[in-house]
Amino acid sequence: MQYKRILLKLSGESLMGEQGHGIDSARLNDYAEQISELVKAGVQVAIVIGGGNIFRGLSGAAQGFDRYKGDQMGMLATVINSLALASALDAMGTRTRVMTSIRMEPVGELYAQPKALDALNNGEVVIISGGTGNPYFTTDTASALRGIEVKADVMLKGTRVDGVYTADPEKDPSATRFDTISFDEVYSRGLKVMDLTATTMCKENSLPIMVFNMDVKGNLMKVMNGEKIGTLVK
Ligand SMILES: Nc1ncnc2c1ncn2[C@@H]1O[C@H](COP(=O)(O)OP(=O)(O)OP(=O)(O)O)[C@@H](O)[C@H]1O
Ligand SMILES: O=c1ccn([C@@H]2O[C@H](COP(=O)(O)O)[C@@H](O)[C@H]2O)c(=O)[nH]1
Repeated sequence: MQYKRILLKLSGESLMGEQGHGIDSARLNDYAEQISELVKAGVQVAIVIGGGNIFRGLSGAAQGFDRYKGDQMGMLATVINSLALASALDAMGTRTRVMTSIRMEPVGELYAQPKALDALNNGEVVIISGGTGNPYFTTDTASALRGIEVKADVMLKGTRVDGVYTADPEKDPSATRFDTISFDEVYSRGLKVMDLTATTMCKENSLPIMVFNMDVKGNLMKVMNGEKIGTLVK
C-alpha cells in the first residue's frame, strides 16, 4: 500500500447511482466493500462525503432559497449520506465513528482533531460530516481541511470521472487525461479539478490529491496499490 492514512472524498452525486436522486443501496454497498477491504489491509481511513444527491446551497439559491440556509441544508444532506455509509460499513463489521462539524449529538459526536486521530489509530473509519460547518464552502474544501488536520498522506477524490482532463470530459469528448499534474498547472490551465479554495489549501499544505473513478469496483484498492489509474495532483 502506498499510503498509510488517507482522506477519502466521496461524491454525494455518485451515491444516487442510476436512480437520479437519493441514495442507491447498491452503490452504497459497493463503496462500503471497497473501504472495508482497505481497513482489513491496515489502512487508516477518514472520509468526507458530499451532499449533491440531496441538496446544494447554490442550486437552492437559484430557485429562490436563502443561500445561508440553503448551505446549511446542504451540510445536513452530507450528514444523511454519512449516516448511510456508516450503516453500510457497520453491517459489514467495519467499525465507524460519525463526527459532525456542527453540534448535533446523538446523531454524531462533535468533530475534534484529537478524537479523530485516536479513532484512526484504533482502526475505526472516521466519517466527518457536515462539511466545514460553515456556509459558502464545499465538501471538497472540507476534505482538504480535514485531510490536513488528520495528517493524511493523500486526499483521494473518488468521483465519477477517471481523473483530471484538459477540459471537462463530460462536455468535451476530445479532452485528454493527465497521469500527474502540478498544482500550478491546474491554476494556469483553469482546470476544475476541485474548487479553488480546496486546491489552494492542498497546495499550501503539501497534501497531494488523487482524482479517480470510485464508481468502478476495485479502483480504490488499485489506487492504493499504485496502479496507474486516475490523476495525481502534487
Ligand atoms: N478538467 C476536468 N477534469 C476532470 N473533471 C472535470 C474537469 N472540469 C470539470 N470536471 C467535472 O468535475 C466533476 C467532478 O467534480 P465535482 O466536485 O463537481 O463533483 P463530485 O465529485 O461529483 O462531488 P459532489 O457531488 O460531492 O459535489 C466531473 O463530473 C467532471 O464533469
Ligand atoms: O463546508 C461546507 C460544505 C458544504 N456546504 C453545502 O453543502 C452542499 C453539499 O456539498 P457538496 O460539496 O456540493 O457536495 C454544498 O453545495 C453547500 O451548499 C457548505 O455550505 N459548507
